[in-house]
Amino acid sequence: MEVIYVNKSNRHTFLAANEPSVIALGFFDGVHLGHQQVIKEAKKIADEKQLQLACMSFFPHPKEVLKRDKKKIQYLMPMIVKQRILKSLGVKKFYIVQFDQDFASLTPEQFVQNYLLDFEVKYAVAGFDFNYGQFGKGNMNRIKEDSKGLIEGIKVEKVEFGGEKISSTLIRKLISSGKMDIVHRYLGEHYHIQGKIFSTKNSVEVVASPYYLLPPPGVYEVTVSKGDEIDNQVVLVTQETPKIIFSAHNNRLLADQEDIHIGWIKRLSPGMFTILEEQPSLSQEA
Ligand SMILES: Cc1cc2nc3c(=O)[nH]c(=O)nc-3n(C[C@H](O)[C@H](O)[C@H](O)COP(=O)(O)O)c2cc1C
Ligand SMILES: Nc1ncnc2c1ncn2[C@@H]1O[C@H](COP(=O)(O)OP(=O)(O)OP(=O)(O)O)[C@@H](O)[C@H]1O
Repeated sequence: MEVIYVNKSNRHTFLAANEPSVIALGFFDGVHLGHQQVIKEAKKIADEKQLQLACMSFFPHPKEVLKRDKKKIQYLMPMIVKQRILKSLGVKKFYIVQFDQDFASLTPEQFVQNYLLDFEVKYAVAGFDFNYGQFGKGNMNRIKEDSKGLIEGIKVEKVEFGGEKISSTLIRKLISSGKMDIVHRYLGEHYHIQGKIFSTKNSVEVVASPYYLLPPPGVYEVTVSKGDEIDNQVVLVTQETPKIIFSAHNNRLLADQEDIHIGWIKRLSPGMFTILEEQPSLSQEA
């Protein structure tokens, strides 16, 4: 998969290399089940029409640029992980467009001309609530008109769970309140983060890669994995930093400086030590 960072100054340099494509549009933080439906639909059309499958996302998140309070979004994953997942879903070209005030001020017609038609897009696929152009005025019902009939817009219906729209915002809220045991119903799998192990004689800690939202302090059941190796563990997330501390030290997956994945299964306790003290592995260490 080719990854292309686009902004208003370099936009023209990519135009000659573009080929007719089907494009999936949106931010796609977490690539949850709603997002996967959008990409699947785009892939189906790309396969049928024998066109390239592309995806266009934006950075930073439009809400970080447009919201008056400019609150930082706590992302569910770094861009590099999003790229890996999109590639696994069959995306061949991934455009990441710089989202700034100038870009946000493009009219819907300008966005469609400069970023879709000029990029040889033939079919645009997005969810029922995707908006584009100044004030978010453009939507999937008018993309054909905005492209003078040259782009077919495909609107994906709402993917829900329990009567609620699956969204990155909802998943962030679930993680922030420690509801790790239900996140997979929205995400399609348990929430995962990547990090590096820092191991000393007395403690094993993980420092998460930047751009991951971490669950709140408490004790959690997790999986730890590296390549095909996977193990169940109990960790403590502390308030400060926040740090992730393992209860078991004697595991080869937890060797110093190893890069590992943590899958968050369930919060066992919001308290700090109540459950950890009952873990045999920890009492042996003590
Ligand atoms: C060219 C362009 C301009 C936009 N301008 C605005 C805007 O002025 N106001 C707004 O609320 N959203 C604007 N949006 C953001 C969209 O509402 C939406 O948040 C964004 O495209 C990400 O879509 P998603 O959250 O559905 O993935 C704009 C989007 C695009 C592509
Ligand atoms: N539940 C859903 N059902 C169908 N389409 C969806 C769903 N969630 C998102 N989409 C579509 O996926 C693309 C990416 O969406 P976006 O990144 O805005 O997701 P989101 O989960 O709504 O994000 P946020 O909660 O941060 O606003 C857009 O085209 C959007 O319309």
